[in-house]
Amino acid sequence: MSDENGLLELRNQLDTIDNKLLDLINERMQIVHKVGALKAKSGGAIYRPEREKAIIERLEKINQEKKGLLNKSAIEALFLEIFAISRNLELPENIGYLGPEGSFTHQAAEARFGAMSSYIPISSIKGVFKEVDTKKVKFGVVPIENSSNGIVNDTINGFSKYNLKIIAEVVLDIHHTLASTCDKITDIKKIYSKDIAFDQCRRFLTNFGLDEAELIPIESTTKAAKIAASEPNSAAICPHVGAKLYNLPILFENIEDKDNNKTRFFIISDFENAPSGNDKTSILVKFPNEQGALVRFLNDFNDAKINLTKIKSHIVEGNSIFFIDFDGHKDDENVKKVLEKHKNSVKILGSYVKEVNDI
Ligand SMILES: O=C(O)C(=O)C[C@]1(C(=O)O)C=C[C@@H](O)C=C1
Repeated sequence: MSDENGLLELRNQLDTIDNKLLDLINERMQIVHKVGALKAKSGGAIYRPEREKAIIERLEKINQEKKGLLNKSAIEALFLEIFAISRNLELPENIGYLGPEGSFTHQAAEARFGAMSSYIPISSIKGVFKEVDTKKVKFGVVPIENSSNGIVNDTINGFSKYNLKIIAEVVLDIHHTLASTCDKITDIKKIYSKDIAFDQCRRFLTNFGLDEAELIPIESTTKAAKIAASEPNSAAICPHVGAKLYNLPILFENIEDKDNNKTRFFIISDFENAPSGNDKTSILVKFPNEQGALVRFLNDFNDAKINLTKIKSHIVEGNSIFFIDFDGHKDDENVKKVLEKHKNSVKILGSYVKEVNDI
C-alpha cells in the first residue's frame, strides 16, 4: 500500500473511533442531564470537585494498569473539559476571576474549569467576593498566597467580610517574561508591571542593567503588556499568555529570581464540599486577648492528632488574626470536636481536596 493510501486507511479508522467517541460522550451527557434534573429538585451543588477528582484518579489508575498511551495531565485535561461541558449542561454557571483576561488568576481558573466555561474578569479581589456573594457569578477565583510575597491581604479581608466558602485550591508555577517591541534592551526606558512581579524579578533587572529604567507599578501584569504594546521604549513584565494576547514580542522567558515561584489560588462559592478522604481545611482564628490563647489552641489540635500545615498571622482593622490550614475535613470527628470547642474564635473558610502541588 502506498503511504498515501496508508494514511487514508488510518484516517478512516480514526473517523470510526471518533464517531464512537461522540456517541459515548452524548450518552454520558444524557446521564448528566438526569443528574442536573435531580440536583435541580434537591438543590444539590452542581460543581463537586471531590467527585471530579475521584473520577480522574480512577481513570489514571486504570490507564496505568492498562499501560495506556495517555499521561496523567492528558487525562486530566480531557476530563476537566468534559466536566466543564457537563456542568454547563446541568446549569450554565459563570466564573468570576481577578482579571484582566490573561492574568495568572485567569490561568488558574482555566486550569480548574477548562476552556469551555464562561469566565468574567473582575477588577479587584473585593469585587470577586462581592459578585459571588450577590450571586452574579457562581464561582470566584482569587489568589491567596505567593511563595515569594506571602499572603494576599485582600483575600483574607474578603473572607473576614463575606461568608463564602473555599471549595477548591489551585497551585500554579508562576513564570514571568520580559516583553517589548524594542529590538535592543538598552532602548527600554520604562517597564510596566505589578509591584510584586518587580519584586520577584529583581535579580534579572539588575543583571541586565534594567534597574536603570523607570519601573512603573500598575494593577495587573496583563495590563502592563497592553500598555507596553502601544508605548515606544517600554517593556512589560507579564505572563507568557499576556504578551501573546497583545502581540508583544517576548525578549526573555522565566525571568523570576526563584525557580520555585508559585501562587496558590482559592475557588470560592456559596456551598460546602462533602469529604473526599484527602482534604484540607482553612480557617481564620481571632484569639481572645488572653495569655496563652494561641498555645492552648495549638495544643488542642495536637491532642486531636490534626496536622497543621500552615499558620500565618495577619492584621485586619488593627486586630491580629491567624490564617491556618490543616489536614482533614471539617466534618471529620476529631476536627469537628476541636472546632466546636473554639467556635467563638474560629471562622471556617472551607474544606476542599488537597492539591498535590503545594506551596
Ligand atoms: O456527579 C455529579 O454530581 C455530577 O454532576 C456529574 C459530574 C460529571 O460530569 O461526572 C459533573 C459535575 C460535577 O462537578 C461532578 C461530576
